[in-house]
Amino acid sequence: MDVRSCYGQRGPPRPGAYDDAAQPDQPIIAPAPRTTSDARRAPHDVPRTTCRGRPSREDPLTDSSVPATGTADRDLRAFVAGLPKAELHVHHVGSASPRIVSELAARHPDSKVPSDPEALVDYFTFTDFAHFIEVYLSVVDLIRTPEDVRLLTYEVARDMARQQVRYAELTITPFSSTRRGIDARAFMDAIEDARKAAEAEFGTMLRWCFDIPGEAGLEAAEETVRLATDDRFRPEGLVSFGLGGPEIGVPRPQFKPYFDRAIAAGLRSVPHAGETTGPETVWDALTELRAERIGHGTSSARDPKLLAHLAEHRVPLEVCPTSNIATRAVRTLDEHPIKEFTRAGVLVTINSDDPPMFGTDLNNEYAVAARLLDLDERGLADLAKNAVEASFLDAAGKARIAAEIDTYTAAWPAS
Ligand SMILES: Nc1ncnc2c1ncn2[C@@H]1O[C@H](CCC(=O)c2cccc(C(=O)O)c2)[C@@H](O)[C@H]1O
Ligand SMILES: [Zn+2]
Repeated sequence: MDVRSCYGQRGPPRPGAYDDAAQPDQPIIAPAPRTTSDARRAPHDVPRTTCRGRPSREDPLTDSSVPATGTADRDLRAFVAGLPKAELHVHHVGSASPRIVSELAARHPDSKVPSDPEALVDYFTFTDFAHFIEVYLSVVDLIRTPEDVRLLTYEVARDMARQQVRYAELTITPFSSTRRGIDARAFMDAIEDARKAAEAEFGTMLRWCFDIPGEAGLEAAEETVRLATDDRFRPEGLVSFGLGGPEIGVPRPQFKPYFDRAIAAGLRSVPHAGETTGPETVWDALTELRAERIGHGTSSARDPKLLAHLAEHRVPLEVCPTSNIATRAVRTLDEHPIKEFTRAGVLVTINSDDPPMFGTDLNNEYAVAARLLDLDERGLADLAKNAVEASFLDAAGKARIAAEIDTYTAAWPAS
C-alpha cells in the first residue's frame, strides 16, 4: 500500500468525523437495559458515518489522493469493522465523543467547552502537545458529579462495543476528579457500576489503568497510588498503573516509589514514555518504573539497542498513530516509525488514545496500520491478536478472544 499521502501535509482527520456527531439529533440514551445484539453488530454490517455538513474524513485506505485500489480497500475496512478487538491504550476523558461532550456541556453551561458538536471540531484542533493537554483539561472540568463519571464511562463502552471491542484497558486519572471535589468512593462506585452494566449489556469488558498526571507532581502521584492500593477505594476492575501528561520537564524516575508501591499491590506498570521525548525516557520507564508495556514509545525507533531490548524482552508498544500526528509528536504518518518497530521484532499493538479528540477511532487506527504496514486481513487479525496477547486478561479470556478472531477471519470471504 502507498502511504505517501496518508494524512500527509493535510494533517490528521477532522475530529469527530467518525463519531456519533454524525447524528447530533441522537440523544444520549440514559443507561437502560439493552440487548447485547444492539451493540454487537453482525461482522459485515459496517457503520460508515461521516460528519454531517462537513467533508467526510480522509480514509487512510481509500484516500482519493492515493491511486484507488477500490474494492479491496473497502473490503479491508469492512473486515476491520467486524474484527473482534482489544484496546490497551485509550483514555477515559479522551474518549468522550462530541455526543457525550455536548451532553456534559449542556449539564454545565458555565464551561468554555462548546456544546455544539460542530464547534468542537475547531476546539479539538491542536497546535502542539501542550495545547492538547490544555484542551483535555477543559473537558476534564466538565466531569463534576459521580453521575457524569458514570455516563461518560458507560457511553464510552457503548462506542467501543459498536466497533467490536471485546476488551479495553481504559486509562483513568482519578486525581483529576478527586481534586475537583468528586468523592473518591462515589467515583469508584460510578466507574464500577458502568463497567458491570457495559459488560452485561454490550459484552465489552472494561478494566482500569489509573495514571498519575505527571505534570501535577508528587502530590498527584501520592493520591493516585493511595486510590489504587487502599482497599477502601481500589476498584475491582483495576489492573494497572500508569503515568501520563507531558514528558518534557517531568522526569520519570521521580515516580519510582509510587510505581514500586503499585507493583507491590499487584498492579502492572504501563507508563507513557517516548511520546514527546527521546529514547532515554523509555529506558527510564523500563528500568525505574519496571514498565511491562510502553505507552507510545515512539522515539524508541531512534535507539537500535532499545528496539532490540523491547523485542527480546517482549515489552509491547502501545502505538497510537493518529494521536502522534494530532499532537504533532510525529510530523506525518509517512514518518511514523511503526514499520521500524515491527521490523525490529517489537510486539506492536494498535490503539486510539483519545479517539474523538483526534478524529479517529480504533477501526480507523487499524486501517492506518494496514496501510503503513501493508497488511491484508490475516495481518490485521495478527495485529488484533497482539493486543490480546499483550493485555492483562487471564489466559482463558485471552484464549476466548483469540479464538473469536480466528473464527471471524476464517469465515471472511476473501481469506
Ligand atoms: N496522548 C497522551 N499523552 C499523555 N497523556 C495523555 C494523553 N492523552 C490523554 N492524556 C492524559 O492527560 C492527562 C494530563 C493531565 C495533567 O497533566 C494534569 C496536570 C495538572 C493538573 C491536572 C489536573 O487534573 O488538575 C492534570 C493525563 O492524566 C493523561 O491521562
Ligand atoms: Zn495516552
